[in-house]
Amino acid sequence: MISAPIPVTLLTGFLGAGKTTLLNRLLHDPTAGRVAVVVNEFGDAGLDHDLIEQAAEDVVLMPGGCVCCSIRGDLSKTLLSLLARRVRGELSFDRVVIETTGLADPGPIHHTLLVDPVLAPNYALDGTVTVVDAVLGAATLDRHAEAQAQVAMADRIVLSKRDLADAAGLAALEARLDRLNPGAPRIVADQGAVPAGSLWGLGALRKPMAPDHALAWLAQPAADPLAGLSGMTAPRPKSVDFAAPSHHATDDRIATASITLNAPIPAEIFDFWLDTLIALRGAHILRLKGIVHIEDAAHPFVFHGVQHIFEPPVPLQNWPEGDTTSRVVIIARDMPKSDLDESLSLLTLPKLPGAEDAAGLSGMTVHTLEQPF
Ligand SMILES: Nc1nc2c(ncn2[C@@H]2O[C@H](COP(=O)(O)OP(=O)(O)OP(=O)(O)O)[C@@H](O)[C@H]2O)c(=O)[nH]1
Repeated sequence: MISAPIPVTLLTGFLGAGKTTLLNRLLHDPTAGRVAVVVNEFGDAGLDHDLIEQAAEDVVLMPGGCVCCSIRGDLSKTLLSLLARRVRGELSFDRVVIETTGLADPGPIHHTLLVDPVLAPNYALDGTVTVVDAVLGAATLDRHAEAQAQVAMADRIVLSKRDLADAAGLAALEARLDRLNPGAPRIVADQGAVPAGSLWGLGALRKPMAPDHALAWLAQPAADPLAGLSGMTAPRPKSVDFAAPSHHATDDRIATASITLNAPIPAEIFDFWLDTLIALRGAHILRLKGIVHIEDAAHPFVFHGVQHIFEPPVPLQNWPEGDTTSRVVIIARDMPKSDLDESLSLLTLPKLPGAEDAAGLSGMTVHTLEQPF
């Protein structure tokens, strides 16, 4: 095992969105660090083969010292082999980008990185970057639920081909992206070129987070007019606030709901809510994230899940004194927003429901998850 886990970025986006164009730029960008890119096939990836050097059957070296590696067998084997070569000094790289094919669901990759006994201590998921075509993106979202899921799971959205888009179409697409994933910042890729550093350090959930980083990561849904103005530290007028993102286009299968609570949450209530949600609706959850104040805990925690897989909670040091506001966001597929709101309302319970209350909660008293708190 090596000292610091190697950050891993998942790069996703629909077929033809512009992933390879972005990768080619990254691999030739000296400010991007030494990147090992993992792709399904060199041929499919269409990476610029000028001047590349074949280092092994499944690995090529790019001019800046970057590594490009094609998946042979499953992804775990490829990542283990990269790690072994790095440890032996045969390859040198600072981070890994995994390009998923246009239709892939990033959930299983995330799961592999978190639970594999050798990979988990050596690699850490940095974030999911989703490339969206500024011209064809809306039509793709109309037709393909997978594209909606890719947007919903993104930590950062990269808009490609903006040079080809008209202003009205772009505005409509951006509004839709806001609805699908209110918290994900967007950047523009101009023929694959993005601002230096804009794709790295997106989650950084393995190390303690600074409060402003955590708040930016958990950006409030756009419908909250105070988002960004209050610094989110000012007391809120109500103790419970279902910040409701605007209505969804009827074709969207993704729903988002969030809640803001002023008072700390009892630990058993938080666990009950999470257990219940995962046990009953785990298959529908795409993203779950929040900053949570648990009763009697010294610090608030950031928690973060992709589908039913959770990162270990990260304590937030240096949190402003007296601010006990918790914020939780759920993004789900094929679940009405009303169900999400109902689930979140469990967080407002003062105590665990007894047998008589449980009937009204459709028997939601299952305990299947390892307790995060
Ligand atoms: N005009 C314009 N074209 C772009 C831009 N970015 C990418 N393209 C073009 O879009 C096409 C598809 O880009 P790729 O990078 O191959 O897309 P991809 O997502 O890797 O495609 P798949 O591997 O098939 O999923 C190519 O012809 C690119 O040159 C851009 O910012 N502007």
